[in-house]
Amino acid sequence: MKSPSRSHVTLGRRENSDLAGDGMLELTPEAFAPFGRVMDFHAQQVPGSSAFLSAATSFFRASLFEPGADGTTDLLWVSYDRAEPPEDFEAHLLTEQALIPITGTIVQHLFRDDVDDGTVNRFLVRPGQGIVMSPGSFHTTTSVDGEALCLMVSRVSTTDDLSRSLQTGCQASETVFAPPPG
Ligand SMILES: NC(=O)N[C@@H](O)C(=O)O
Repeated sequence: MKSPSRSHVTLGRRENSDLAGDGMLELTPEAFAPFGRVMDFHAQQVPGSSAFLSAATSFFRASLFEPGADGTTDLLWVSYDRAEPPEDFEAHLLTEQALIPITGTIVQHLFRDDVDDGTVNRFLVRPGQGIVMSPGSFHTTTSVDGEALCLMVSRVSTTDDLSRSLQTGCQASETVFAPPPG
């Protein structure tokens, strides 16, 4: 299969909204499956042994989370205020990483070397939704309309390693960086 150009993105089911543009994929468990799992407040609101639903208050599982062997789960506030993705995407080697927009919609750009020749997929993720990316999923994030504040779930050692790398320029050991193929 011809390796896709950098701007090549798969065309999937279009969002029924004015936010979706060319190449945006609707965030569904099926479409996102090569990269991880989807959390969706409305779609996941179903009765079950780990749920309680009432008019006044409800709780139900959004996802489990795996920080990797001997990993400690890390909760981070993250903000994105950029309309264009950077040259390099990043992939975390040891841990899943969850991203939940709180204010503002984000676009999550992803590729995997072992999926569709590294074709970049772009998903709109709105407040009330979230994603859990599997280790090795190259990703970067842009915001749709100014700053978007998000909650991120990661691994303490990966956060510390990435922070050190970004601050000092030293090579990260738990994160790799690469541009989309082609
Ligand atoms: N903290 C951290 O890992 N951030 C990046 O992965 C990112 O995608 O923003």
